[in-house]
Amino acid sequence: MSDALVIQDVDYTFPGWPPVVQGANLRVEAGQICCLVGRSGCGKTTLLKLAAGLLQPDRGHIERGADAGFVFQAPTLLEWLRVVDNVLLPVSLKRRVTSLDLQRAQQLLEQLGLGALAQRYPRQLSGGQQSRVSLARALILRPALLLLDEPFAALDAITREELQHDLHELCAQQGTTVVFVTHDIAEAVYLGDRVAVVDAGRVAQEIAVRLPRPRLRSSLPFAEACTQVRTAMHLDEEAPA
Ligand SMILES: Nc1ncnc2c1ncn2[C@@H]1O[C@H](COP(=O)(O)OP(=O)(O)OP(=O)(O)O)[C@@H](O)[C@H]1O
Repeated sequence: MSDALVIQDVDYTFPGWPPVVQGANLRVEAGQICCLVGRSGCGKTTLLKLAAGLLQPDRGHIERGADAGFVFQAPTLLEWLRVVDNVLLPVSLKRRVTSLDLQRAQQLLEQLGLGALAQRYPRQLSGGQQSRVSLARALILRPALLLLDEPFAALDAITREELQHDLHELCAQQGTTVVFVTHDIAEAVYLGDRVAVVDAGRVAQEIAVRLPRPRLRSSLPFAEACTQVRTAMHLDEEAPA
């Protein structure tokens, strides 16, 4: 398998501040889902921005294909565009929208359970529906690599689980490689082929999740995989006396 993303010996410092990313290494195979977990402030978002090319490393190098899609925590839809036109925005920024593009947008919306809402405006949608539109927009150009920064963090637990399922289905269908930043260990274990634990600006440990799909959150192997990640994050260690 070839790698869709390679981060090699990367350092990054925001000018005037202590280093944020130090000696980071990560390889993500094409078609795999890699989840980044770690304590608040450990550098997950900065690593994702480096992977996206939104920040340039001070040292080391990053390889990825030209076509990456992004989904950030807030859905960032344009209020004055209908749902379908929000989905088509990445296309219309590049070229004239064709009837094939329209068909594809409608198909993505249907796969995400929003087929009937294509003509609504973002303010007429729930938070979960807005997140789905945001996901459809990120996938409309069929990017080889999708980078997501806690895209479901603001959603209730049930909607979040539904979206995790939908994201996996869509990406598996298209063979999309995914890097997904989350605070939620169960989300990382549900989605990830691998979970990378980030600590002090580098990938401290990588855990392969070899559970069959669809994954059962209530199963013992699922709980064991979560425990493995918690242990790698040193979450269950006793506080010093
Ligand atoms: N623009 C900036 N200028 C200076 N320091 C920054 C800037 N952005 C982030 N940092 C610092 O870099 C460190 C890593 O931030 P980052 O957002 O990558 O962490 P994170 O792991 O994604 O955190 P969280 O889980 O809380 O979102 C933090 O200490 C943060 O204060």
